Amino acid sequence: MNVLESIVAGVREDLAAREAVVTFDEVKARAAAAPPPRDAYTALRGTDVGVIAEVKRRSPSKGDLAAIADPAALARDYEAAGARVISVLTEQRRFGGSLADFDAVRAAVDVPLLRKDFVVSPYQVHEARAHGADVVLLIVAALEQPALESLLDRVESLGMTALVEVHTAEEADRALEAGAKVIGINARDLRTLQVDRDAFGRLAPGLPQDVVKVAESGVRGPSDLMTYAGAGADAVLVGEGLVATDDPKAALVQLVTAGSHPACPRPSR
Ligand SMILES: O=C(O)c1ccccc1NCC(=O)[C@H](O)[C@H](O)COP(=O)(O)O
Repeated sequence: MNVLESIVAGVREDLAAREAVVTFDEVKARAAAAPPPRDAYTALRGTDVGVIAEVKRRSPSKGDLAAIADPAALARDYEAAGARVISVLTEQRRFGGSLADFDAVRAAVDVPLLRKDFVVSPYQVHEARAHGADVVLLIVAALEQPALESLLDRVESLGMTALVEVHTAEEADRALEAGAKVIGINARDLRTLQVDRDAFGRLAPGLPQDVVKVAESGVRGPSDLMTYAGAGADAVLVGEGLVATDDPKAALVQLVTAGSHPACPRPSR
């Protein structure tokens, strides 16, 4: 079993436990009663390069990253520093995240929120909406094509945005085939955990202009953002490069400033 398969196996077990407590019908009713989602597509498709700032406690590749005592306070700092979207990891076993973290962040900020998890079931999509998510991550490598397509339809039918994550050209083709409007190219291969920052530059030019392109993983400072911008990124998604610093807010201000600097290449439309 590779890393991704082992994470997904744990996610499925945890999901079965939640489904035994809150039925699918109940979670759908809660999603229907939630305030409407925010428009993350427009938020990400700015005239400069935006930042998705991640609340990330731990990771399979690095272990403990940060003791985040107050995720709401971190999210408020991210919002004040100019995050376009905030990503909250909700996977518990390998990332130390939770829906409680998500709720705390949702109550603290107004920017669109990404539920960052390993979504394999419609239940998780409605659950995300019920907790106020605006964006849901769909990882192509974790999903067969029919499941990817039906989950993407479900995310959009609830008015949310799907961030469809790829790492290879074949996965990018599958994302486009499914109708993805926002594609994240992850530098990290989730099967091996190897980080290849050149993946974005290889795959992004093959994506249509109207697809929002997000460069995920491996951003450690403004020069990485500028490199991704030069390769056509609309936005970068950053976890470790914020949470593992002494001052995540200051680190994010530096990235946001770089993304709007006149010397930073602009997304081409
Ligand atoms: O971060 C990991 O080690 C990881 C391992 C297996 C599956 C997913 C993983 N990370 C999820 C992400 O995509 C990152 O949290 C996100 O892109 C931010 O990456 P970084 O800025 O390098 O922390």
